[in-house]
Amino acid sequence: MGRSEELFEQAVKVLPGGVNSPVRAYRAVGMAPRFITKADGPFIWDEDGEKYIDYVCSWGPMILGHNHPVIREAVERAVKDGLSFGAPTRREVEIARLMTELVPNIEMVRMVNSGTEAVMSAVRLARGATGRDKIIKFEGCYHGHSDCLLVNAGSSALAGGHPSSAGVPEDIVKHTLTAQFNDLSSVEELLNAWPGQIACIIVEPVAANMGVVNPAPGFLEGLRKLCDESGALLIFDEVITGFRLALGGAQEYFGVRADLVTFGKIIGGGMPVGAYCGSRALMEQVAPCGPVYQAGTLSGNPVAMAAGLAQLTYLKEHPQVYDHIAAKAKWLAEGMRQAVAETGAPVVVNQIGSLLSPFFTPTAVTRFVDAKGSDVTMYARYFQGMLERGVALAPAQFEAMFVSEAHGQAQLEATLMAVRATLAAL
Ligand SMILES: Cc1ncc(COP(=O)(O)O)c(C=O)c1O
Ligand SMILES: N[C@H](C=O)CCC(=O)O
Repeated sequence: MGRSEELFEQAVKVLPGGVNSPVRAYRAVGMAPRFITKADGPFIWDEDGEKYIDYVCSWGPMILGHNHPVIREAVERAVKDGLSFGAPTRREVEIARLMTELVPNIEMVRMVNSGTEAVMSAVRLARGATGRDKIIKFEGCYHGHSDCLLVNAGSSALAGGHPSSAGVPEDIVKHTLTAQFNDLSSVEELLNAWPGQIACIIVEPVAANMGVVNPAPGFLEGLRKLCDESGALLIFDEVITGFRLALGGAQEYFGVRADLVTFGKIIGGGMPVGAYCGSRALMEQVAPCGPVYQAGTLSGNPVAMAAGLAQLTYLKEHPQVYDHIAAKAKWLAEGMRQAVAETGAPVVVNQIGSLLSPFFTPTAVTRFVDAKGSDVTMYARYFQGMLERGVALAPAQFEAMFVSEAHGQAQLEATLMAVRATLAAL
């Protein structure tokens, strides 16, 4: 038994499922998780000293790769001044100014501690600002684990068989309406059924928690139009896409305006951070300016702000990162498709920017129902084969692969060799 297995045996006695976030338990791939000791550039190392090329990248924050010196040094400097003050600091102003400069259509930012908190607060703000209760989300999109959004959710909730969680009162869930991603008519039906009652439509502009599914041409534009007509606010949940698809996120990439935008992951540089953002008029509805209450003991934490500010500043000063990571992901996706053609494996590969996913199904994946049709047992075997060959993928089908600036040609080629060998052995 390796050290990871030994640790896991101890972990399950004191942590539910042995982990602090369900997907990490590797249940969807039928094995004990690797316990990680360190990470650097494109690599992670486990307790047994095994080294892997990492495409989880902490689920997205590590766009520059692990342990980037610019971020590490910013954190080291910040730590010397103290860990938390519960008072405003200069870096909170600097990062908010930078975000409003880089992201279209946002004038103000409220920092929180996770993507979940960001989305939960944005929905509260949408309800407070519109005076309406109902919200529309999309089946298979994941927006964190707040009560009103744990309905037909994606990611690990889907992989673990609990897309709608126990413990969420029916009285809350009745306000969450579910539409189909890439299907505007399903949204129109809900808007017509509940006229004047929808506070917001919340969407992952690229669905990345059912595997990666690109928005169909006109889908996001259609949502914008439906929101304008119905008075609902459009929320782009950019916890994954923010500062990843482009410096200005999905709004810039697709040229579609959202009313509220949520961020997480990249804006914290690896520290626990989230943010919700929008126009001054909307954001000044938030306490202490307005009646929508939201607060946080550790919000805007100085160390987290230092990490996020360093990462966003680096990205602003090196915008070529976006071309690099998108080109690498495209190269990988094309190579994977070629390997699929050579081996005859029933796999399709979706890719956009630096996000990609293989689905174990022979037909195109453009909707949730297609993604759900993927053979998860085959994915599990693929995952195991890749791990044995030194490549760490998301331990569940309904997740994304993240490519970082640190992934070099040698790692990409090694990954494709592993893909070929693994697919051939399936
Ligand atoms: C699109 C999206 N929104 C929200 C969240 C929730 O973020 P967090 O896990 O930081 O709470 C996640 C990831 O977990 C996500 O992918
Ligand atoms: N898909 C999730 C975030 O994007 C995975 C992270 C988690 O749930 O721990």
